[in-house]
Amino acid sequence: MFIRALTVKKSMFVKGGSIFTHGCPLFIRQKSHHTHLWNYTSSVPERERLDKQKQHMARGLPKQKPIAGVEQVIVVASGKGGVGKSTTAVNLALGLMANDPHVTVGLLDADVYGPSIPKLMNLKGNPELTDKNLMRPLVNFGIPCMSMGFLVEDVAPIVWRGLMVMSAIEKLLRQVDWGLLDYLVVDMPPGTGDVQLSITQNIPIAGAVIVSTPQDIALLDARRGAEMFRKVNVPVLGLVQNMSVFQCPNCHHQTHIFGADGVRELARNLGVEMLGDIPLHLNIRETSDQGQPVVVSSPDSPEAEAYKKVASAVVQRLHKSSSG
Ligand SMILES: Nc1ncnc2c1ncn2[C@@H]1O[C@H](COP(=O)(O)OP(=O)(O)OP(=O)(O)O)[C@@H](O)[C@H]1O
Repeated sequence: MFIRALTVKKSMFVKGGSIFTHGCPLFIRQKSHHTHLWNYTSSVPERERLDKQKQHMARGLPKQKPIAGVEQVIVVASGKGGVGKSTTAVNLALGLMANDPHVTVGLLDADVYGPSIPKLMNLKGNPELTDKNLMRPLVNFGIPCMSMGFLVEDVAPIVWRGLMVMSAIEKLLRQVDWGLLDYLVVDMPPGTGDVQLSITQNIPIAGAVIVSTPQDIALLDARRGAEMFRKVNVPVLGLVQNMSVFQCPNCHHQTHIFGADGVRELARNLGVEMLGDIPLHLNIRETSDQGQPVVVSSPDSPEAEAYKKVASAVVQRLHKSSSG
C-alpha cells in the first residue's frame, strides 16, 4: 500500500494502492483514449515534433506521448515555492483567452502536494467520469481545470510515497477528457525533483515559463529550473519577474522590496527572454484569495494588463520556436 496518510472524499475509497471514486478506478485502470482526439492534427509542424522526439530518445529518455486533444502544453514553473507561480499560471491562462477569445485554454494543477488552482479558480467538487472513465475537468471563467485538490479533502495532508505521486501525475496527465485545447497551462510543483522530471519526460512540452522574484535566493533556484528544462530538451520560453515593485496606494512611492532587476539580469545571463514584470499589488493578492483572478475581476487594471502582456509574449515565443 503506497498511501500513508491521505483523507479522501466520502465518495471515494482506497483499495490496494488505487483511489476509486463513484465506484470507478481513477488511478489504476488505464483506459484507451478517444480515438478522434488522438487523430487531432497539431499545427506544430510534425517534422519538428518528430525531431525533438528523436533527440529526446537519443538521450535515453522515455518516449513522450501527447495529451489527447491538447495542441500545446505550456508549463509554469519556479525553482522556489511561494514566488507567485500559481497566480501567474492562472492569470496567464486567462490572459491567453482575454487576448484571443477564439483560443481554448485548459489549466492543469500538477502541484499534487499543494494544489492551489481550486481556490484560485473558485472551483470545488468531484470531477464526473465520462462513459470512457475519463475525468471531466471542472470549468470556471471558460477554463477547464483539473487538480488533485478536486480529489482530496481541502485540509487533508498529502503524504505520499514517490510511486503514488507518479501514479497520480500520470493519471492527471492521461485520464482527463480535455476536449480540444489550443493551450494547456500546467502549474508545476516548485523545484526540480522527480515530479517535474517525470512530467517533462512523459509529454511533449511546447515551452516553459519560469517565475521568480528578483531576490537572490529565488534567482538561484530559478536558474536551476531553467537548466533542468534545457537538459531535458524543453524550450525555456522566458522568465517572468514577479513582485518586483510595490507602489504605495497613498503616496505612490515605489519600493523594490525583493530587488529591482534580478530576473531581467538572469534572463540576460541565460540568454532567454524576459516575458514580463508583474508588480507586487494588493489587488492581485486579494482577487486571488477571493477566487476572482485579477485578469477577470479587474481586466483593465495595470496588473491585469501586465499578465496579458506576458500571455502575448508567450504566444510570440511559441510561434518563434515552432517556426524555427
Ligand atoms: N504580484 C503579486 N502581488 C501580490 N501578491 C501576489 C503576487 N503574486 C503572488 N502573490 C501572492 O503570493 C502568494 C503566493 O503566490 P502563489 O501561491 O501563486 O505562489 P506559488 O509560487 O505558486 O507558491 P507554491 O509554490 O507554494 O504553490 C499568494 O498569496 C498570492 O496571492
